[in-house]
Amino acid sequence: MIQAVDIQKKYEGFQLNCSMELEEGCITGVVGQNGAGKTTLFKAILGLIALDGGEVKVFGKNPRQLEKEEKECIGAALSSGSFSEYLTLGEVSGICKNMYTKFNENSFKEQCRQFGLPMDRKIKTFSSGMRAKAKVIIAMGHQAKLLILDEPTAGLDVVARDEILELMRDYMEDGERSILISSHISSDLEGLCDDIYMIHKGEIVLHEETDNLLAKYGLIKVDENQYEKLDKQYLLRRKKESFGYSCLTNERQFYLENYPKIVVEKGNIDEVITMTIKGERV
Ligand SMILES: Nc1ncnc2c1ncn2[C@@H]1O[C@H](COP(=O)(O)OP(=O)(O)OP(=O)(O)O)[C@@H](O)[C@H]1O
Repeated sequence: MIQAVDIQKKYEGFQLNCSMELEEGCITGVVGQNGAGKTTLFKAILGLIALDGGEVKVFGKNPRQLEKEEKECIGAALSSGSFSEYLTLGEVSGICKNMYTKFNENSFKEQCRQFGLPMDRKIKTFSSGMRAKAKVIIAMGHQAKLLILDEPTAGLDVVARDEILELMRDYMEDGERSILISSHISSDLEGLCDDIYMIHKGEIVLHEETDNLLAKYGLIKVDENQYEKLDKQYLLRRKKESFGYSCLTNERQFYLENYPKIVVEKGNIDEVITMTIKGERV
């Protein structure tokens, strides 16, 4: 559904330089710190910024050359720029009905009701949680095949985050839709995405299927002597610690079987991110 090959975008003090792919029926997550380049990547995919290099294809075409019907197959919610907050959801619904042939007014109203979003109050009077939910429901309203959501859970409490994640799972039920979602909260992505891209300073530093990440990655903790004797072929990063080294591996089982005396922990995504960003290559 999306192919981005060697795309480049330069701003003062920042350069995006990455490739990614999103397949039909999958939820793909992009995780990265503030300023890592998530929004720039999403804008590039949507054809909202001019690239300095590389190529993006959405549904096999340059996003800037998509026909109106093809554009209707995309639902997007970026961190900035949506409907005016001086509108009510009732008014937004009216606009969407005219804009999109597949906009389903009844299901939009029903979702707003379910999530306690009033149709007749200006969006600017909503709490940040209500606004975030409204943004996602609006993006989903025209039954798009491809949903692109930039940090939809940012700044929300655990309950509101969970509700939004549930909305996305429901959206995927027909099996033909795809979601590209970014977050800096890795646990949100861990429970939702089929695969995860980790972006750091504009570059993809890790891309892995989530199941693989959780099943095969691990953190090894060793003193200096143990480190010297360790087979390093499956070590991705190491970090100096007071006790010796922490090492990131993508073959946890290999070290569990061959080094029964060393500590091999099941790393979560946050630890994998920290090691990938802060650790040195082995
Ligand atoms: N229009 C622009 N002009 C100049 N610099 C920009 C522009 N847009 C983004 N940048 C810079 O590009 C870098 C990446 O920004 P981007 O918004 O893509 O990061 P992000 O990962 O989405 O961050 P956050 O999680 O904080 O939203 C930042 O250093 C930002 O200042």
